[in-house]
Amino acid sequence: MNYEPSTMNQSIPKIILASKSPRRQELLRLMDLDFEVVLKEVDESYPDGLTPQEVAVYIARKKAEAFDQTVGDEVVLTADTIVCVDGLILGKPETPQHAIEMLQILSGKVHLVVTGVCLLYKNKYNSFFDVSEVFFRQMSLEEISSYVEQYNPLDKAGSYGIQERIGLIGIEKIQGSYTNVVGLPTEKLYAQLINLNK
Ligand SMILES: Cc1cn([C@H]2C[C@H](O)[C@@H](COP(=O)(O)OP(=O)(O)OP(=O)(O)O)O2)c(=O)[nH]c1=O
Repeated sequence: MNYEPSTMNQSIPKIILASKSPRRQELLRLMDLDFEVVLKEVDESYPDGLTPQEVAVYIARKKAEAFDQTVGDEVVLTADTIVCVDGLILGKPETPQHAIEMLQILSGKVHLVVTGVCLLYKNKYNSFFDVSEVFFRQMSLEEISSYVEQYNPLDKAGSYGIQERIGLIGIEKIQGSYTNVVGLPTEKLYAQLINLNK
């Protein structure tokens, strides 16, 4: 897949997006960036004792390290999104039942969504992250289970998509970047991309 860049983004190198997430692909498209998707298999485990921010950055960097080196003037972009509530890190649920349990934990609480990003450019790694706070109202078991049944959110950290029904009906407010919750902090990313050659 190849997308044409807008003239405004001409100083930004072509991006190799190493992510199967359709949301990340869509966000780059909406930013009018020139990118291509290249996927690599990566083990997403991480050592104990890291903070949520460190976990997201650690996994994003691991995803970038799957590329031994960059090609020419291209920049490899990887990311990892995790949800953290009451000191507990939630990744993707393993089963629909697990998804229901995660959403019950998030119901009526504030949680953090952390996205770690890694850019590999000219054989140098540049990592950063963003944190958003998401406020869920108390949701009924029926609201949660019908969402899980209909949307099967097994590909989403914390078992929900802010862009899907549960986000639209359950989230009172967020503090911080919306796109960070979807999977890529676009404003911070743009600031890094325009500075790559400086
Ligand atoms: C919290 C939240 C997460 N998500 C998504 C973003 C990520 O795609 C996913 C978290 O899993 P990630 O491991 O960050 O990403 P991924 O497995 O989808 O893609 P890849 O590893 O190839 O880059 O959850 C939403 O779409 N909406 C949300 O509200």
